[in-house]
Amino acid sequence: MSKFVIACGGTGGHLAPGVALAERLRDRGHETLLLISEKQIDRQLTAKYPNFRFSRIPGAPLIMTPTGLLGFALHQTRGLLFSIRLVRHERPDMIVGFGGFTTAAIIVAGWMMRVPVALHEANRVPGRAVRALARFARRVYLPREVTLEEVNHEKLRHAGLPVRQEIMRLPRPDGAEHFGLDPNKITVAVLGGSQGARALNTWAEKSAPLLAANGVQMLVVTGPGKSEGRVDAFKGPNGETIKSVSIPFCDRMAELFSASDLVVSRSGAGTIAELVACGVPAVLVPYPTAADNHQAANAAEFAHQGGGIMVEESDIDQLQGVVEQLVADEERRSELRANISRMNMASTLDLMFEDMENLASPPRHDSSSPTQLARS
Ligand SMILES: CC(=O)N[C@H]1[C@@H](OP(=O)(O)OP(=O)(O)OC[C@H]2O[C@@H](n3ccc(=O)[nH]c3=O)[C@H](O)[C@@H]2O)O[C@H](CO)[C@@H](O)[C@@H]1O
Repeated sequence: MSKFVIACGGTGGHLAPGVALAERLRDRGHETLLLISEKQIDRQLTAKYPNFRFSRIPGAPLIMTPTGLLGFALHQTRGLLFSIRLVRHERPDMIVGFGGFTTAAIIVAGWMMRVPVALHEANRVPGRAVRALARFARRVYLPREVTLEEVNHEKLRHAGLPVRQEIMRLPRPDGAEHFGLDPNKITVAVLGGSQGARALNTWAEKSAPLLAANGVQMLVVTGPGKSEGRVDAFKGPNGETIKSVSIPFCDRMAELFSASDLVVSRSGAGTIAELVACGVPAVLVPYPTAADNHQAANAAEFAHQGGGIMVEESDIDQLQGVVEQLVADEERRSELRANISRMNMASTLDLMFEDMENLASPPRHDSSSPTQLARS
């Protein structure tokens, strides 16, 4: 058994794969400690996992203003002192970082104290944290076909993003009924990543009565603090009532994906991995100011593999037409689902877990083994 520290806080897109990794490592008999941030999203997402150990590491995102830089430097220094104490006390066999601002201090502390360190990047354009920290890592896991100048091929492995065990396709009625929706009606879910997306919320508000007129119901996750949650009722094509349900945060994502015929979403790597795990086609609207436009690269790859369609936020007036076409065309949605089923990266994940185990506790060679004898 090995002990892993997993740095994964700050956004749902970092935290969810951290929890997913902890689940797999626990099933393989290892111990884990997850480092998260003070942010509200971390509190909300971790509430479901009382059986894991979490610790809050000091840290703040990098903001390019004089006070932002000062705050970042102070928090990172506190984070480094915290991390050195933590490594001394916990004595982990390995540290894994998912990027973001909770990763830097613990990765540097691990490197200073000779603990093997690995980084995982989920986006098709690697983030600043992973690029800057790659030199300290023994291993860097990147998405398929993505490379980095800073990572030589010995360090590099390609791997998908681990998805939490609960994220799987459930019977459609279980999903729909959880949200008070009709399982027999076509359902479009709208997601803005872990923080919500105002542009998509505004679109959903305008779109709900129009889709209802086509017999389509909506489920909108607005993002923490962006709404109180409500249920609206609209008239369907035959005068029937069609609901639009909106909630600020969803802690039952498997139910949401299982209830949905189509998802309209930001293109965070976590959401895309979950769409693939549950086999749901999507129209992706990348967050236009994401670092190095990485959400556009994520969405373009998903669309290229045939899982759905990308619509730039600057073309949001075309979104209604794209969604209406897809909800009306079951054959097209079925093609997209078939393409998605070919995207599953589960096998690369098993290799990644094994690789991490070997890094944490390198296999000892029995000196009398045939391999050893052959070399001597
Ligand atoms: C604005 C920004 O830069 N966002 C980044 C952030 O994404 P962000 O945190 O927005 O989102 P992702 O789409 O990657 O993942 C969201 C995660 O939160 C969960 N969830 C979300 C909403 C909710 O109500 N309940 C819930 O549980 C989802 O199931 C998923 O596991 O990290 C991702 C992974 O590095 C990046 O690809 C994104 O570009």
